[in-house]
Amino acid sequence: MNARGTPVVSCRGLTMAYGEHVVLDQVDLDIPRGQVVALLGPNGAGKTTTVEILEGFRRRSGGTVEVLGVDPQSAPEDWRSRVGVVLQSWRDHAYWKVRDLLEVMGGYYAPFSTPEVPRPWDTTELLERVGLAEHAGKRIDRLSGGQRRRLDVAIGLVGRPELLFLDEPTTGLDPAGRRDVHDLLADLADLDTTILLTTHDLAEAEKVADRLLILAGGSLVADGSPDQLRMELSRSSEVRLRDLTTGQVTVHAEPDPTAYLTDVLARRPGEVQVVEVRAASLEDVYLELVRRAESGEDLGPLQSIQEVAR
Ligand SMILES: Nc1ncnc2c1ncn2[C@@H]1O[C@H](COP(=O)(O)OP(=O)(O)OP(=O)(O)O)[C@@H](O)[C@H]1O
Repeated sequence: MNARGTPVVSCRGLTMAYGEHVVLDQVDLDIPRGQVVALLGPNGAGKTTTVEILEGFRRRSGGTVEVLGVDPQSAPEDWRSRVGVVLQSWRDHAYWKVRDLLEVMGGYYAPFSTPEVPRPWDTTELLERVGLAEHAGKRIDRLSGGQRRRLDVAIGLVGRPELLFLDEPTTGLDPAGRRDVHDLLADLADLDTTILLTTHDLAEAEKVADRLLILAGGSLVADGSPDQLRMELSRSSEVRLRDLTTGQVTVHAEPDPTAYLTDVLARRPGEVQVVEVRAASLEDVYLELVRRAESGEDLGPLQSIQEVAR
């Protein structure tokens, strides 16, 4: 068992190359116990690769990795019982009933039960916990998208893992289903289970995670709470101006919007209208970081002036 304070995940110089293609380049990462971490990044950034290495499903090219104090590449069987993985929906089991599937899956964990961590989770209790008690007798193919995703999470939790990997938990769900899953993740906050989720959805990451990691160009280009990222990385405000002659709106990222507007309005009196001035959003920060990482630019503070015609 990991002592409190010891990282649940620890990577040093984690490197992964597929042939000549370096996907992860010397990544260092520590995740403490109990944290909910969202791993973000554009398509092909290496999120799945990272998670599969941590899960022990993929061999890395270099660096050291410890998950729950063990190298996942050579982890013993009982280590696997301490790690939960939520992949795609259990569509293959469409005709199974919810409770039956959880009981069968839970059975695999029984040999790894300890006095401190009784395994598996009692099915009735787990159904309550994930909000599926009313649907225990339903066939899986009769569940809504959100309920099905709740079941996926229940399957990931049935062995009472210390660390849970969640792969794109809300992909394909409608807004109600997404809210359902977000509520479930918030409800699980007191479990002391460390969660690493991958997502493409920044708003989702912001809502459910304590910490965001942005992977781009082989490196972690940002790491912090949503508020920290907004404050530390985005020292600029977004200024929208309309050209009164052409009607075109331009967007400018400005470290000092007051000075910028004073200057523009003095230089172009009566020619431009200020449409909006606002703090750059997390999405602006994310897009700018990814753009810079992918074009090999310096990843200093986001203070550059960017003009985007709209
Ligand atoms: N088995 C493999 N052999 C060769 N290249 C691979 C293999 N698996 C992944 N890649 C490549 O490694 C890069 C990272 O892929 P990965 O699936 O980890 O990215 P991702 O961030 O999860 O992407 P997405 O958001 O699209 O799911 C991609 O360029 C992908 O084509």
